[in-house]
Amino acid sequence: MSKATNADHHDLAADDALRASIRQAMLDVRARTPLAQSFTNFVTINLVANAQLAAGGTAAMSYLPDDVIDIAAMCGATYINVGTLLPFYKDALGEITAALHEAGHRWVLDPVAAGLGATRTAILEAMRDVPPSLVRANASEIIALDALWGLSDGSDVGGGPAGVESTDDVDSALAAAKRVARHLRAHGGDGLGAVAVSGEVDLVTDGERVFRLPGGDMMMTKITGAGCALGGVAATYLCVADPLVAALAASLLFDRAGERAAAESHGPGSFQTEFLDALWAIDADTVSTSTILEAKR
Ligand SMILES: Nc1ncnc2c1ncn2[C@@H]1O[C@H](COP(=O)(O)OP(=O)(O)OP(=O)(O)O)[C@@H](O)[C@H]1O
Ligand SMILES: Cc1ncsc1CCO
Ligand SMILES: [Mg+2]
Repeated sequence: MSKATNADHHDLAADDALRASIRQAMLDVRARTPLAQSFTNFVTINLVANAQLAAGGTAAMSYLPDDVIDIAAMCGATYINVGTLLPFYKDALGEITAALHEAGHRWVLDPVAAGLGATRTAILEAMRDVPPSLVRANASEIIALDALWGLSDGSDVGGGPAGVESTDDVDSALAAAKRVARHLRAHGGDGLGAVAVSGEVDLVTDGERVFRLPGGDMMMTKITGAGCALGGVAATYLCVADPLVAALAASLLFDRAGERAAAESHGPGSFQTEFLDALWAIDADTVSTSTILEAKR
C-alpha cells in the first residue's frame, strides 16, 4: 500500500474546535483528577498506573468481575488490556464487558497480541457485540482485530501476530482502523468511537476523519509498556472527553513526552523515569498546538 504524502494532508487550523477540545480535556484532567480503572497485564501494570497519575488522573487495578463492575459505577472510564492471560480471564472479561456495555460505561480496549492463541481470540471475538468506546493498539493488532471481528474485506493482509510488538506499519492499518472505528460507533450506544494506532507516526480516526500525529521517539519502543500506558492515559482522558478527543490528547501528550524524555535520558532506565516526569510537565498548550495532520477526504 502506498504511503500517504504531505500533499494529502493539512495541519489542523489553530482555531479548529478539536484543538480547543484537546486543550480542555488536558485542563479538566488536571483539575478533576479523574479515576480510570484498569484490568491490565502484569508486565506493565505499574507503568500504566504511574502514567495515569503523571498525566493528572488516578488509578485502580482489579481483576474480580464484581469489583470491576462496582468500580465502573463510580469511575469515568475503564482500561482493559489482554496482554498476559490467566485461566479465569475469559469468563471474567466476558462478564465485565457485558456489564459495562449494559451500563453504557466507557472503556478502552488494548487488544495486545490480537490474533495470537485460541483463548485470546475467543476473548476478543466476544467483545465484538459489546465493544469499547476506544481501541488503542499497534498496527498489527488493529489489522488482526478487524479480521477477527469479521469487518475486513480481505484487502489488508497483516504480517500476523509476532507477540506483543507490531510487524506492520501504521498506514497499512488505515482501512482496518476506519472499519473498527465505525463498528464502535455503530454498536457502542452513544454513537461515539475512535481508534488510535500507535507507531512512528500515530494514526487516530473516528471512522470518517483521519489524523496523523508525527513525533515521539524510538526509545519508547525500548521500554515495555509505552503502548499500555498510552491506553491507560487515553482512559483517563475518556473520563472527561469524547473518544476522538481522548485518543488525540493521549497520543499527542505521549509524543511530546517521548521527545522530551529522549533529550534528557541516556538509556531505557533513565528514559522511563524522564518519561513520567515529562507526562507530568508538558502543558495543555504544547499538546493542543502540536502538528495534527488531517487527511483530505
Ligand atoms: N518508531 C517510533 N518513533 C517514535 N515514536 C514511537 C515509535 N514507535 C512507537 N512510538 C510511540 O510509542 C508509544 C507506544 O507505541 P507502540 O506502537 O510502541 O505501542 P505497543 O506496541 O502497543 O507497545 P507495548 O505493547 O510495549 O505497550 C506511542 O506513543 C507511539 O507514538
Ligand atoms: C511483554 C508483554 N507480554 C505480555 S503483555 C506485555 C507488555 C507489552 O504489551
Ligand atoms: Mg501493546
